[in-house]
Amino acid sequence: MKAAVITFPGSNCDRDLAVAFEGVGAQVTRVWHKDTALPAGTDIVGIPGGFSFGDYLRCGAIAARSPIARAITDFASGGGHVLGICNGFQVLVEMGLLPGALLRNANLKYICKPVTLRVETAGSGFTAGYAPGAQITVPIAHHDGNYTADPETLARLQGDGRVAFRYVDNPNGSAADIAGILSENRRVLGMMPHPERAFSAVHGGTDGRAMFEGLISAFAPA
Ligand SMILES: NC(=O)CC[C@H](N)C(=O)O
Repeated sequence: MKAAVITFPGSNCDRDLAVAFEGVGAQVTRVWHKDTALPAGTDIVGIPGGFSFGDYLRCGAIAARSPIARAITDFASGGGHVLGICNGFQVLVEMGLLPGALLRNANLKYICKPVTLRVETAGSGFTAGYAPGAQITVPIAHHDGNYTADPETLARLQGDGRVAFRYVDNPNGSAADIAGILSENRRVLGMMPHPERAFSAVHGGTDGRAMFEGLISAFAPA
């Protein structure tokens, strides 16, 4: 599996994401936001967490208009896999690759702690490594993680099984306890929690690792 990990000014989880991909055997290329093309043969694009462009004007809004964004949109339109974590989820929403918006946390505070998630579907490359219904512990670290969408969109996401993860104890006010959602073709995932920060025992937990292992299996030659 060839992964391209994007870096914006203010990204701070790009290295962690690259290390997680490499930890399951992926070949990783780091891509700067001013690049206009993805490396040839890219299987998956990783958009990392952080504070791209200082979170001005809205989290992810400026990154979504950076030169690499068009290449990522084309890649996704062609059926490519894209994983957006935390600020990466915010970027994907701002790019229009996922529906809805991420508002300020309901308590208006930055929240940084491990949370329990329920895996809502195993029906994607990202979640194939989990049993549906499994509860996993993954850290969150955000001030704008309060997912919202209009009622029709929420109904569609839930009806089509596109909610990938839900919070067991909703920390931020997200509609329907949503922690992560899939695109219609299930190849774009945005999630606020950080699976790359629950990858090895030194992180205090390894529940995020199955996401990267599931992806590797999805790209394994049949
Ligand atoms: N860890 C992150 O990616 C932070 C995301 C975003 N800047 C927020 O605080 O909401």
